[in-house]
Amino acid sequence: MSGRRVVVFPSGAELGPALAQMVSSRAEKAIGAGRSFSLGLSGGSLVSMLSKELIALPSLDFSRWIVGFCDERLVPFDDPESTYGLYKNQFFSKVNIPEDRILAIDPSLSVQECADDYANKLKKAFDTDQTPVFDMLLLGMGPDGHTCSLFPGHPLLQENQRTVAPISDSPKPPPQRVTMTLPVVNAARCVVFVSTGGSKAPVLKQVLEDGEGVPLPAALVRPSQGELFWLVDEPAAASLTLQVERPGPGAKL
Ligand SMILES: O=C(O)[C@H](O)[C@@H](O)[C@H](O)[C@H](O)COP(=O)(O)O
Repeated sequence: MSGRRVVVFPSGAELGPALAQMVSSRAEKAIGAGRSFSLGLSGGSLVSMLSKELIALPSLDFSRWIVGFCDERLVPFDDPESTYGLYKNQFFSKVNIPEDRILAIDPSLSVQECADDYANKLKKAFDTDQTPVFDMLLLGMGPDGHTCSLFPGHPLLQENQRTVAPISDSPKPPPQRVTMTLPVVNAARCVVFVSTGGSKAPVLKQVLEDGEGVPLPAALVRPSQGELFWLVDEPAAASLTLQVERPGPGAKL
C-alpha cells in the first residue's frame, strides 16, 4: 500500500467535486496509458453525489469506461433498493458508457448463481482468471463498519478464493446480496472511501485510529499496491486525532 490519505472537506458540497476530479484524473491516466478505465461503484449516499458531480464535468469520454459494482442487492432493477437502478436513473441514462461495459448482476438468478454469473462477467471483462485489478473502487462504510456487503464478524471476511461471493444473511436488508471479496478490493489501483455526517464519527475513529481488537471490515481494506483515500467531511472527522489533509478549493488529489 502506498500510504493511506485521510482528506477532510468542510462538507459534502466541497467533497463531491474533489471526488469527481479524482475519478476523472484516474480515468485520464488509464485511458492515456492505452487501457480501459475500470471503476467499481457502491450504493448509499454515494450514488447521488457521484452522479451529480460526474455529469457536471465537461468533456469526459465514457466510451472506454468499464463500470462494475462493489456489491449489489439481489432485487429487481426497478426496485428502489437496487443500486444499479439508482445509477441507471441518475447516471448511466445521462452519459455514453456502452451498455455492454456496465457489469451488472442478473437479479433473476438465485443468489449463488448470481454471484457466479457476476464473477464470470468480471473474468470476461478483465480477460483474466486471476483477481481483476480495478483502476478505482469507490466505497461507503456503514455505521457498523461494513463496506461492500462485508459485515463485521461474517465468515466472508475470510474468503480468499472467490472474487465475488453471495450473502444471504446480510444484517442490513435486503438480506440477499452479492459482493466483491477483500482480495479484489485490495488488488485495486486506487480505493476511495467516502463517508460523511456526524453519525459516522465514532466508527470512523475506530476504523482509522483504533489498532486494538478485531478490525472492522472497512479497516481490512488495505490495497496491496494501490492508493487508499478516505474522503470525509468535518462532522465525520470530528473525533479524529490523526493527521489529516484539509485541501484548499480546486486542489488535486
Ligand atoms: O448496500 C447497502 O446497504 C449500502 O450501499 C451501504 O453499504 C452503504 O454503502 C453504506 O451504508 C454507507 O452509506 P452512506 O454513505 O449513505 O452512509
